[in-house]
Amino acid sequence: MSILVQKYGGSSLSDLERLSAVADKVVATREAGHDVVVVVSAMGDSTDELLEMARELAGSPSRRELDMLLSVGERISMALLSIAIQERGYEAVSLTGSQCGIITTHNHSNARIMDVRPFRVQDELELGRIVIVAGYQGTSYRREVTTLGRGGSDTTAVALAAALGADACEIYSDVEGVFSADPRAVLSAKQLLELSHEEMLEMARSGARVLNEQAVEFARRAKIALYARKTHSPSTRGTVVRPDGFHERVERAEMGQPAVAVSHIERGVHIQAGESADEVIALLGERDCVVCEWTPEQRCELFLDTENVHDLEDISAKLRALGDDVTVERAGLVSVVGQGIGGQTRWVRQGHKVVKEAGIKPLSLAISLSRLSWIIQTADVKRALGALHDLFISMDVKPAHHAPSLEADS
Ligand SMILES: Nc1ncnc2c1ncn2[C@@H]1O[C@H](COP(=O)(O)OP(=O)(O)O)[C@@H](O)[C@H]1O
Ligand SMILES: N[C@@H](CC(=O)OP(=O)(O)O)C(=O)O
Repeated sequence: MSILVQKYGGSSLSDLERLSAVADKVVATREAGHDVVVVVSAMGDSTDELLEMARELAGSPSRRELDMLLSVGERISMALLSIAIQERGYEAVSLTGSQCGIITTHNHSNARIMDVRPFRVQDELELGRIVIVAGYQGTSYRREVTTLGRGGSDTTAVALAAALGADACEIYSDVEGVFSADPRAVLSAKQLLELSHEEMLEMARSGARVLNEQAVEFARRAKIALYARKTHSPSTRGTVVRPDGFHERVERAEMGQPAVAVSHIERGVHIQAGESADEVIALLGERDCVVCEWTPEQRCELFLDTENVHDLEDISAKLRALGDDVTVERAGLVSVVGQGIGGQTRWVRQGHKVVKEAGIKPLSLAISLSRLSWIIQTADVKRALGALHDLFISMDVKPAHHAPSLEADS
């Protein structure tokens, strides 16, 4: 039998009724002739609720204890889903990340998967059972419970799919697939049917949380196709992310339109330093930052997404203590993603112009080959996102010779 890995996010499991509907879907997949491994997230907003409880007790709670706490959310869902499936007359077994052999780095609250030893999962499949796995967690090489960063259940699913040699990995959430912007923030966002792993990786890095960055990176390396679909929807179309999935975009790029999507991060900090630049870079060593500038010993400017930073008070205090030249302020990030977009200054000038025309004063701009990212005030994020989507995505693409050219930008 072919192995299929399915992941159901917190929005698909927010109450027992939805969880029961997921149980029906899993059973139907089994009936269709697959060996099924199901990865689950914590129910609804329960991870946020657990985090809130810890924050009521401490400003910068210990990252180890937070991992112990947050990993519980997924364990509740796995056991309940297994019970619901057993009640339907099928054999099911729930397993924690540790039982599935998910070995991670020791970086609490944002660990990376180093190895997967899925022997127990394989044994259970051999016995004909449906395997339900608690996502978002593993065990470090020092035998500590770790979590994989917000949205990390996607990573569990893809890592297991790769280790088991699964045919495909399906990620179910509350949206029909991947859109050209977060459909909650930009109403005119369009569903994208196909994306390459590289495109999705840039989108995920810049805030498109519908698929997790580490998960896409795994899928890219293992050449696994990812299907993003809506759980409680009759449509099975969704979005496929696969190695050569960008035909539509090649055509658009040829017509002079290189962007595939815009994305945003609302909660982050903008960090600047003068002569303490190198100390700041060293202190932020293990954190994933967008580096706008680093001139060693002279200046640095970065953006740190704070979604997985649970000790922000602590880290801000340590940064400020490095010297009076260090500033840390809350900020957001808006990005335009597209292969080659950072390689031509005309796109940068056009983007910068619409951001300013929207009445926004950007704090900084980071340019890479596949992404343009503006650091701006949090309150301006949605407005900038809409303006950049109008410019780069909603514009009617026509052949270059009679297109409303983005080049004519003055
Ligand atoms: N480009 C995008 N396309 C689709 N959804 C996006 C995008 N960017 C952000 N999102 C958000 O991702 C959410 C789905 O991810 P998530 O909240 O992690 O779901 P789940 O809890 O089901 O895993 C959507 O509700 C949507 O608001
Ligand atoms: N429960 C964790 C992990 C996760 O992957 O969640 P979701 O699949 O609901 O985004 C979180 O809230 O971050």
